[in-house]
Amino acid sequence: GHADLDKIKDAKIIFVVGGPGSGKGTQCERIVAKYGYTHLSSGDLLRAEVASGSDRGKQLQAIMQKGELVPLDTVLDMIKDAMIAKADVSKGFLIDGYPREVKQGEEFEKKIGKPCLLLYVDAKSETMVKRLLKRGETSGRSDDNEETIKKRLDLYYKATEPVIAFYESRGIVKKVDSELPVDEVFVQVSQAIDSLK
Ligand SMILES: Nc1ccn([C@@H]2O[C@H](COP(=O)(O)OP(=O)(O)OP(=O)(O)O)[C@@H](O)[C@H]2O)c(=O)n1
Ligand SMILES: Nc1nc2c(ncn2[C@@H]2O[C@H](COP(=O)(O)OP(=O)(O)O)[C@@H](O)[C@H]2O)c(=O)[nH]1
Ligand SMILES: [Mg+2]
Repeated sequence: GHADLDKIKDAKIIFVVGGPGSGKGTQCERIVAKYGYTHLSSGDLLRAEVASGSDRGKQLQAIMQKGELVPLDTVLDMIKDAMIAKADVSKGFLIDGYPREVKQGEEFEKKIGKPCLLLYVDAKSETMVKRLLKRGETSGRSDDNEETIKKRLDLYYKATEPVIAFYESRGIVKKVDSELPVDEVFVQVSQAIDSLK
C-alpha cells in the first residue's frame, strides 16, 4: 500500500539501460560494492521465478527463451515488491534491465517514482554478441545462444533505445563507454553517481 511506497520516496532510483551483454550487471556489482545501493536486475528476478518451477515461471521461461518481452505488469510487480522489501535499508536502487520500452518507464513512474539518473551502458553490437557467446559457455542461460541473442539485440534497438532518447529530453542520461576495460568504465560510472548528490 501507500505506506510501503512512502518509504521509498527518499531513495535514489537509477535506471541502468544498455544492450544485452553490454556490461550492466558487471557495473552494478561495482556500484553495490562502492555505494551500497540495492541492485535489482529485472532479468534475475524473472530467472528466479523460472527457477521456482511455478506455472508463471514456465510461461516466463518460454517468452525469455524466444528473446521476447514478458508482460509489463509482471516485471513491474516483481520490481516493486523487491523495492518494498528493501525500502528500510536502502538509500538507492539500481534498476538493471528496466525499462525495456518507453511504456515500461512511464508505468514505473506512475506506480513507484521518478529516476534521478539513467545510466546508459553503451557497447557496439559486435562486442555484445562476442561477450554473450563467451558468457553462454558457462552461464547456463537458455537465451545466451546465437539465435536468441540476435532477437534480443533487434528488440533492444527497436524498443529500448527509444527509452534513452525519452530520458535524454529530461536531461538525466549519463552514457558510459563499455568498450573500455571494466575498471575504466567504472571510473565513468562513479563520476555519474558522484555528480548526483
Ligand atoms: N524488463 C525485462 C527484463 C527482462 N525480460 C526478459 O528477460 C530476458 C533476459 O533479460 P536480462 O537478464 O535483462 O537480459 P539482457 O539484458 O538481454 O542481458 P543481461 O542479462 O545480459 O543483462 C529478456 O530477453 C526478456 O525476455 C523482460 O521481458 N523484461
Ligand atoms: N572486456 C570487457 N568485458 C566486459 C565488460 N563488462 C562486462 N564484460 C563481460 O561481458 C559479459 C556480459 O556482462 P554482463 O555484466 O552480464 O552484461 P549485461 O548483460 O549488460 O548485464 C560478461 O561475461 C562480462 O564479464 C567490460 O567493460 N569489458
Ligand atoms: Mg545482466
